Amino acid sequence: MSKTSWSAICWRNVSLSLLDQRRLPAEEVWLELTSAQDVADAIRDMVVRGAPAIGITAAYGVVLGAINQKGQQKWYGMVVRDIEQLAASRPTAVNLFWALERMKTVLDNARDEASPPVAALIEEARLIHEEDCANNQRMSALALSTMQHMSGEDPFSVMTHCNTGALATGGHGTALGIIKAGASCGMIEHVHVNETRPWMQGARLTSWELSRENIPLSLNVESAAALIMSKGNVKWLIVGADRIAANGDVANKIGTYTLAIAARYHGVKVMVAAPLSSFDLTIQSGGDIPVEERAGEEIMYQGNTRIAPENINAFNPVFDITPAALIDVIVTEKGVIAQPTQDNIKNHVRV
Ligand SMILES: CSC[C@H]1O[C@H](OP(=O)(O)O)[C@H](O)[C@@H]1O
Repeated sequence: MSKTSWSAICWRNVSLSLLDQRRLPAEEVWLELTSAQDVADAIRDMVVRGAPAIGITAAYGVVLGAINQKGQQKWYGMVVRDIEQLAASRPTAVNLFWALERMKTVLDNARDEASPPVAALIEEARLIHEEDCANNQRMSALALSTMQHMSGEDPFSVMTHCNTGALATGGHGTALGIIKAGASCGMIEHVHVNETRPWMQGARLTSWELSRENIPLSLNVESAAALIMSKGNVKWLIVGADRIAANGDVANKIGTYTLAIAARYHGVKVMVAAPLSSFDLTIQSGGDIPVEERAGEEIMYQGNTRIAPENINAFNPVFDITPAALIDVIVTEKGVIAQPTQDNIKNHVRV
């Protein structure tokens, strides 16, 4: 894979290949998937993760479902069931449902045909993938001009959480795409990478993406984040989003809320980078966003080593909600929302 523009999602004629993100950074292993069920399992098991990447992958999952129904009389009902299985794979990232809705529209337009519209579905999935890459590039340009305006000419450090790079999107990245762009133009001189327990997206994935591009970074446990911010050279906390409510509240990786509180206390500005497909205006505020809880075992092991006693309870929410009041800017492919509110969100998102 080239170091700057690449994707962990590859459509190969009639099958889908995914870079298994559970094996990174130690191994680069590609899995080949040939059914919608394979794709639903891969999303649930976090072979692929990251809000936009989940949506793009699910779109290709619908294509696989249609291919497997070629020549079947009841193809429509079977592919609709595939869509339902894909939708049930993870609950928080609204990009998943947004992408599936686009694929369902293509399916419905051919509902009375003798066979599924495979070519049209491939075209729509590729469009979703390519649009995401283009959106990321536009987001980076808008974010850099915003940071230059708000933080001046001197190079500065930033902090990021989880992974929002090429691995989490169709390529380049949202928040990490901005950071890569900022580093390449000399605006950003150092990146503080939160390890992001329990799945370690920061330690395993963001560090891997940044080090491949020789971008200066230091890895830290989240517990050190406020101390780092207190030193004064971090100007921005730049993170992604899995779902943004109508009032600007943001669902993102667990720990984002804590970081935003520390950032506000230490005068660090908070930037959320997300495509328009991450907004969900049907949800009024963050409290109504479904927050995924995963198995307690995920926090009781480090690798294969158990780090907690048997037979204890665990609480493992993998997202939290950052109130709009703690967010300085939201950057999308369309522009920048300063001090997000119900009104400026509505004006920004409307077609
Ligand atoms: C570019 S959005 C990435 C978004 O997804 C991550 O969650 P997960 O790794 O569990 O899919 C995290 O919330 C990131 O901000």
